[in-house]
Amino acid sequence: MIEAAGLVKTYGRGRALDGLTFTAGKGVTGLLGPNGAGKTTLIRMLATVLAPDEGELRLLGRDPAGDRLEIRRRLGYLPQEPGYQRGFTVFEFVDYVAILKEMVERRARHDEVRRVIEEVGLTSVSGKRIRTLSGGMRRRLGIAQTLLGDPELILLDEPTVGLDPEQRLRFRELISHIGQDRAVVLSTHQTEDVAALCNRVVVLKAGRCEFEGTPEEIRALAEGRVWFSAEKSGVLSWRTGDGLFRNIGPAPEGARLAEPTVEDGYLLLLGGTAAEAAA
Ligand SMILES: Nc1ncnc2c1ncn2[C@@H]1O[C@H](COP(=O)(O)OP(=O)(O)OP(=O)(O)O)[C@@H](O)[C@H]1O
Repeated sequence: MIEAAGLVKTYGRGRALDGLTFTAGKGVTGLLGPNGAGKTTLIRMLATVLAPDEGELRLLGRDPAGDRLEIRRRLGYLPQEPGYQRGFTVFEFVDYVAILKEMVERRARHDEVRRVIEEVGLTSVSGKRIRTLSGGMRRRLGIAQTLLGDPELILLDEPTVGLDPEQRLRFRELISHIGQDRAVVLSTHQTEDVAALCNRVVVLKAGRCEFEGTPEEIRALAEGRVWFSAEKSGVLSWRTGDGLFRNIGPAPEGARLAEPTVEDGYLLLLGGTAAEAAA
């Protein structure tokens, strides 16, 4: 569904994307990376909002330079700042997006609007104004509009920011459901979301692909490299609630091996070399 090779995007003197190569297919692909790594730039490029300065990009088997409209018809996009019209009701907002998506026939459009509202579980608040919704409901509304027209590719830019644990759980259910027969790409800072949801993960660092694989593969990078000890060791180390230090890197004296997480593997990828050198 997505084939990217050597993507470059330059803003002024800085390179937001610096030769990024990766692929993504059906299922849920998580884009992880520190602030400024290029996640939003990449998602906007996949949404055909931005064009690459260099590199090859194919979306849904097509070239976005020539087939932008056709690709747009087949994708759903939730930007980082969706810019809701807060005075609109849930129905009005989704209907408005449906009109922008060229759904001209009113009755069929309204059926489709009701369908996507139902799919994200917002039917009971369909007539409520957006300003009265909780943050979690607003996120689901954001997802609803991406589902209009049953697209094959769905792009979500940091969809889980600011959700409480219960909302996050419901959100995971929803995204894993919509990822069953489509390609979903979501950017996030939450390694727990990646571990719980994604069948693939792409780690961006300074505009390049640092890692591409499964969450299990990223977790396995930290196998045998996470330790509990009485003393702090290295940079990737913190004191846990029970007073022991949890260290990522080489074993400190008298240390006990700990079970690694996706986050440990991710931290090693991003800062492991520097941390180990300092340890
Ligand atoms: N419109 C712009 N003009 C100038 N620089 C930009 C623009 N958009 C992004 N950048 C720069 O490009 C780099 C990548 O930004 P981008 O927003 O893609 O990163 P990100 O991984 O999404 O970050 P975050 O996690 O903070 O959202 C950053 O250095 C950013 O400052």
